[in-house]
Amino acid sequence: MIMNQRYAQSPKEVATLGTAELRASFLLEDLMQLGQFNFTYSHYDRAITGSVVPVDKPLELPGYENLRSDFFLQRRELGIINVGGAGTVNIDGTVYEVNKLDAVYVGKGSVSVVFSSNVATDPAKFFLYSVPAHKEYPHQLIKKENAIPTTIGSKDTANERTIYKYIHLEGAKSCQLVMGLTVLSTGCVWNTMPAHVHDRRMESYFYFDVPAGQVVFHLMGQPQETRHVVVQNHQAIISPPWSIHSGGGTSNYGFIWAMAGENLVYSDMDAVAINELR
Ligand SMILES: O=C(O)C(=O)C[C@H](O)C(=O)CO
Ligand SMILES: [Zn+2]
Repeated sequence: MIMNQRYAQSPKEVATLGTAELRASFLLEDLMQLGQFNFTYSHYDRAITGSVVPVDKPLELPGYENLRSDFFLQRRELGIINVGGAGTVNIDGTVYEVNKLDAVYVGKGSVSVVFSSNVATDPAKFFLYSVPAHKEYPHQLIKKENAIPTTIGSKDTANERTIYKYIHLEGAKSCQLVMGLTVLSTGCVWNTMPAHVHDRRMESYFYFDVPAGQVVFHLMGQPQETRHVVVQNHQAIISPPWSIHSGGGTSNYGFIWAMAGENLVYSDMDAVAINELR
């Protein structure tokens, strides 16, 4: 089996892309399909962004020819967040109950990872993000209730939002994976505004709980050369290290952020003043 692949592009090249080319390069539209895995391998930090939705039978993480490994996690670690109904993740025989917005860290070397839904009519929807790893860290279930929330922004500027950090320097341990999620308050639509870049890390943004008929205008590009991609519910954006990643929605919503690169420090960001954006 071969997984989708996206090459890395330079800021200069991205500045010339039209809507369709931009979407083909950075938007993942095939996530959360019932009864299957979907993965895309990005050449930015070799991060794999994907999903699995088990319905009436458990689904085991398969191997892929692109990885040239004996099994998926032979040289990789994996972060999981469930955005659907209750489910389980079985890692080499240890079973974790994973409710909506709970996360699991799966360490390098795990041979069998099996995903199940508790109720087929309300299936678990697992967002998956995997990056190369050099060392085995213990598997860990991180309940949403135990991720200390931080509320930032303000209702006056329509950007009040609560950030839940799961896998990072002060949370669940990993080699290079940093992951969590952000929920916008009712009436607030702007994520990550003011925006930032972090040349040391790529990032994937996966949008969830976008109400039917609503969209998010995801902003990307260098701060002085911005572009937008219109994103629907359960779609993701691959964000290059040099790119801002921010968005304005037509309603409030949530998004998972997942990063890989130089360090595990969540706050390692270079902020961009709003009036410097172009
Ligand atoms: O709402 C925000 O601001 C975020 O959630 C920012 C992301 O966590 C991020 O981009 C981390 O680098
Ligand atoms: Zn970021």
